Amino acid sequence: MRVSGPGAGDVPKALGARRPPPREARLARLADPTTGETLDRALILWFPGPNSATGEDLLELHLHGGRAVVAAVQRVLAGLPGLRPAEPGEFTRRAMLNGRLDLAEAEGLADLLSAETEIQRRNAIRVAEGGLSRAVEIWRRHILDHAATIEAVIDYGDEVGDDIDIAPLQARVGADAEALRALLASPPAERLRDGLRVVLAGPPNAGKSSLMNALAGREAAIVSPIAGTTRDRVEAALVIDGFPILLTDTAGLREEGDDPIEAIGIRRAQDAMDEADVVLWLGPEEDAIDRPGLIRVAAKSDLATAPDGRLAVSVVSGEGLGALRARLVAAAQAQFSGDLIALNQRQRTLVADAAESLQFASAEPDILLVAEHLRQSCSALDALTGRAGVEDMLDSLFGRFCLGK
Ligand SMILES: Nc1nc2c(c(=O)[nH]1)N(C=O)[C@@H](CNc1ccc(C(=O)N[C@@H](CCC(=O)O)C(=O)O)cc1)CN2
Ligand SMILES: Nc1nc2c(ncn2[C@@H]2O[C@H](COP(=O)(O)OP(=O)(O)OP(=O)(O)O)[C@@H](O)[C@H]2O)c(=O)[nH]1
Ligand SMILES: [Mg+2]
Repeated sequence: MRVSGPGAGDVPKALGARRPPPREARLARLADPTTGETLDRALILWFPGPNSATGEDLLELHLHGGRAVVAAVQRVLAGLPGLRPAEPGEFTRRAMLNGRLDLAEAEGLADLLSAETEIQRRNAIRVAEGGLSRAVEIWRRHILDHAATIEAVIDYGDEVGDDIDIAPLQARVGADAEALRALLASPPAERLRDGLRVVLAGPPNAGKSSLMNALAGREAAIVSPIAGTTRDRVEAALVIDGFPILLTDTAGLREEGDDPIEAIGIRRAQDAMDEADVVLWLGPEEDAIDRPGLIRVAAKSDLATAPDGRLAVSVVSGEGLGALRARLVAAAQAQFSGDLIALNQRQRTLVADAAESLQFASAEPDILLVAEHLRQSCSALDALTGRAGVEDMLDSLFGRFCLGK
């Protein structure tokens, strides 16, 4: 249990225990103040402010985790003047209000708390440690520089009553708009949970579901010699070499007959391909669509020799399965392991807004409007780190944290 705020230091005494020296764990008997009954033997930690996680006086009781133990201690604490249960995420919120971290870092922390994959964890800790905030701060400085130059031109222009050529400045602003957009090149943070989206596609009976099952290591999809066995999308999540991969098997593509359900399945297959990072194409060469991330697979290689340029795979002999896994890992690596920081939807929108305002500023003939666009660009970045205008999103962010965090 964590207690934060001015009353935190008095908590040990109320439980009949001594407050340990700062930042040193001590074992103590915790007693009910009214009955003297032992509630628990626990470790106590004391972090006097401002050098604590919240920036306030902070006390930790490391209890035995039983529900009744926690409830009993909580009951005693609730009876102390000035103490109340914390809201979800309140500790982090207070840390933010006390300037210990900014909004982007708090979002990183929220992501860290819910990280399920190695890729999510890596990105979240990077953001929580200020990786995104530092990048944003550099852009903010750039924009403020441009804005200062423009303001000077506006003032000076008034004095001399002349038009000053701002084209060189606008060229720099335009270049910055482009460069800022590069922040959006990374996959969205929401995508890090699913990992690489791999879709199996091709005509009926090509061996898609068999390959899906072989990669997933289980009978995820029905396999049969009847063409048109798979009619809907079937998903299987797997991890290869630490990379999360979401495999989607699809209905075989063929000229639509009169089966309306099959037609829906085929449309879903096409949607899945549109959203995919990698398409494993098991169809004929002439029908292969030209797109990035297409891997041409010659399935059932135990039955016929694979044509050149295709990855020969057989679920019967096992040929090519290792090579295919390696190709998928390489694709996942290319997508997720760079230095790029994955932004969440809120952050992406603000970066896009900031870049758009810069773009406007670079093309605007009216110098006063150039200054206004630069201001708007800057305030989009301020909203990203929580410098400005974010009250409304704090509740939703901290509501995602669990109690006591
Ligand atoms: N027991 C315990 N474990 C925990 C936390 C905690 O609050 N308590 N954390 C909670 O999220 C995380 C660690 N986060 C922390 C962040 C800052 C400080 C802190 O006291 N900072 C001081 C001193 C820094 C130092 O000694 O280097 C400071 O920044 O001034 C402590 C924990 C994960 N594990
Ligand atoms: N010999 C051999 N047979 C295979 C191989 N892969 C699949 N098959 C067989 O080919 C038939 C069709 O396999 P499926 O995996 O159901 O094919 P599909 O592409 O999912 O077919 P639809 O769902 O109808 O689109 C089944 O009888 C499989 O046993 C392979 O590598 N070697
Ligand atoms: Mg199938």
